Amino acid sequence: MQYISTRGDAPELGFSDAVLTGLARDGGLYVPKQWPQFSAAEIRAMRGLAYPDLAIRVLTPFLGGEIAAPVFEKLVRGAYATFRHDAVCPLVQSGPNSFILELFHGPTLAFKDVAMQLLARLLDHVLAERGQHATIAGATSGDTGGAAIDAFAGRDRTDIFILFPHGRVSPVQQRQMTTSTAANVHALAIEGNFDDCQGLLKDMFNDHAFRDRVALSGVNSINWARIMAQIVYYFSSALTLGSPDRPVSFTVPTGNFGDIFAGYAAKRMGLPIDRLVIATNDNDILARTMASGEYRTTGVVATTSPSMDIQVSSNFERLLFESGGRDAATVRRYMAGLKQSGAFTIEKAQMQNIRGEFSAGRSSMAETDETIRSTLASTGYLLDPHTATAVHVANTQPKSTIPMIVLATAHPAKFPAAVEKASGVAPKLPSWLDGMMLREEKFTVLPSELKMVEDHISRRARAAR
Ligand SMILES: Cc1ncc(COP(=O)(O)O)c(C=O)c1O
Ligand SMILES: N[C@@H](CCOP(=O)(O)O)C(=O)O
Repeated sequence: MQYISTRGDAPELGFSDAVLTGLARDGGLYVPKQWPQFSAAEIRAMRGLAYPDLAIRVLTPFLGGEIAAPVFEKLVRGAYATFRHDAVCPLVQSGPNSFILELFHGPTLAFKDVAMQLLARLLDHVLAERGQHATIAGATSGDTGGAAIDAFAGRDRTDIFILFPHGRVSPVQQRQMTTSTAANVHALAIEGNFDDCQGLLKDMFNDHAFRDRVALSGVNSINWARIMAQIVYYFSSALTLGSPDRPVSFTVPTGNFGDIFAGYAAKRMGLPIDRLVIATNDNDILARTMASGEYRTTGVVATTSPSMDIQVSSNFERLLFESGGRDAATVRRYMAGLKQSGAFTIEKAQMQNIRGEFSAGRSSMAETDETIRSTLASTGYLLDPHTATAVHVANTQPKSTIPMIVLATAHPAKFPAAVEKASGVAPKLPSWLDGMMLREEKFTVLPSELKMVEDHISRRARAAR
């Protein structure tokens, strides 16, 4: 299995190099050269597998034989042993034909743990085999940072630098990033919003001298392994509901488009998925794009679902590549438009392809609050604000006999103030996180300036030459 860039101008890479590289050197994102295929019979044979066994079955074709089967098995089992639920990602029925896929039973209570726990082990393995060290950089609107720090803390082949928007993450999210005592962890509070952090990250990758000097690697969903690991729970939940003999639909709270792109990948691999519904908060660029065909950035507004406060949705590029017949020149044209004027218009036929698979909807903060309140009142289930945006959007989709699975991407206790305001109930952190809110914080505040951030990293990264 080889990996190619969405911009068509970077070397094709094998699995290990694609994982180490993160962003392609032409600024594009890596995707598999072909989508692995599972027949209906092969999918049927996956029924009843425990989550780690399913992960091994679904993910092995992506490795291209580069990681020996017993090694990969050990990495996968280690990753999912960190989860506090036997099913890893349990499916809960929430209505006659609706379900909630709980993705928050990992160490930091967010869906990011599902991929990050595996990615950290994969990177460690590849670096150890090569006798190399790497500098990991990541941008976060709140959850990726904590999950990455948990997964990489104390690993001696990597230093990790996480850029988060100063003052714009929840207090729990912030503590998950700033209270690590591991010497290889560096939390950087950037004076800006998430798009500024992600912009800095992409600029660091596009500064080839810096990138090579510090052996830069990325753990955001620009890294193919992040998307890859997330494909598994689309399979696990669909299998529980009778796949491949019954199609299912998914509604996904969306920001950077990584999670829902994993659903699209599952569909390309043969999983019968009917609709993939994009749920946005007030930062509704994707819902507007679906309606108008024009991708136009506006300012980011702060909401009660801060992890989705994103305007430049980086994995949308992967969908543009796929839905346009893998035409890298068109992707390059769109991305140039985005850089120059903050906007581009998607070709009509391509937009039709996208609308053939995806729907979209938006949930305002008031609608999200009301969904948290009414869901608690009617079912006793407490939603986090991100999941609530998706429940609201799922409820506004046309009625269908096809089961709808909503992805629950975070535990409500990560956002206690917003949840209490909406529902009157203050969710408690699980006992293993007791004390975190009282621990001393360690972070550095930096302006949103590339040179200052690069200098800061260069001085501290052990891989710097
Ligand atoms: C809790 C939560 N929900 C939803 C999202 C959006 O996911 P994605 O960026 O993969 O679209 C994020 C951040 O990524 C998140 O942290
Ligand atoms: N919502 C994310 C933003 C970064 O997304 P990623 O999936 O590309 O890492 C976050 O919580 O940080």
